[in-house]
Amino acid sequence: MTIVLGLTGGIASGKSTADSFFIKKHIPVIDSDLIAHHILDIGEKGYNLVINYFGDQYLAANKTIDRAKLGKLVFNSPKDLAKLNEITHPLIFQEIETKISQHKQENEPLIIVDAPLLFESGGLSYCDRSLLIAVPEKMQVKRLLARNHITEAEALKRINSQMPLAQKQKLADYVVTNTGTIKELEDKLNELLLKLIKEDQYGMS
Ligand SMILES: CC(C)(COP(=O)(O)OP(=O)(O)OC[C@H]1O[C@@H](n2cnc3c(N)ncnc32)[C@H](O)[C@@H]1O)[C@@H](O)C(=O)NCCC(=O)NCCS
Ligand SMILES: Nc1ncnc2c1ncn2[C@@H]1O[C@H](COP(=O)(O)OP(=O)(O)OP(=O)(O)O)[C@@H](O)[C@H]1O
Repeated sequence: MTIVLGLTGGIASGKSTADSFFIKKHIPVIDSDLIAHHILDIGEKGYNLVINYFGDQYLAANKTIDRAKLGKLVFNSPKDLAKLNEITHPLIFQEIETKISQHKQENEPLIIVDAPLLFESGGLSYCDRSLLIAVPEKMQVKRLLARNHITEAEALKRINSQMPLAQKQKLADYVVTNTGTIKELEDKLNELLLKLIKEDQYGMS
């Protein structure tokens, strides 16, 4: 049996850091952000749909979609964000489901699907369980500002475009807080793996 574990959390909560831990354990990780980027590449399904709707001004000089510029628009305009979601989410979903099927065929006991909008966009339909990486908003802003070249106001707009943490905590099967060191996060994820093994007599090397 394969367990599909949806991994979610607000922007800059530590999902990619958790992904790295699972990859080190040889557990396959499906990264929705990477898929979201791929479907907007030149020649891919989302490319024309996005440019036809948002316009050529969102193309960089090399004709790729300027995601930073598009991000500035959509995180300031709920209507445009809803439109971008309407265009991209069905394509992202399709790709996630294809990758899950491939891993299931390979009899992988556990698959991680890193999906920032797992709860917001109906991702629970393809997951057996969900794991939330939780950090308080202040820490989220601090880590986001240290990583991205955006202002605090922009960081808050991005955070506020997502489901509030309290609501996510109610929906998640497992919650891991990421307020300590990366090593502490990894220890907690290791404990969770042991719990999954116990619950499902799930065998991993
Ligand atoms: C808005 C876009 C162009 C910005 O691209 P950019 O490379 O600057 O950011 P990136 O894709 O790496 O996203 C960074 C983080 O922003 C947050 N985020 C991205 N899209 C959304 C969204 N539609 N709603 C809320 N938060 C979002 C997530 O926490 C994500 O991890 C891009 O994120 C996008 O195409 N979003 C729509 C598709 C989507 O929903 N992706 C999220 C994962 S399925
Ligand atoms: N426990 C930690 N201590 C210190 N820094 C951390 C910790 N966990 C994550 N970070 C840092 O915080 C930033 C955000 O982490 P990460 O990229 O893993 O988040 P994310 O949830 O994947 O973000 P996004 O939603 O944008 O994809 C990164 O720069 C990362 O190195």
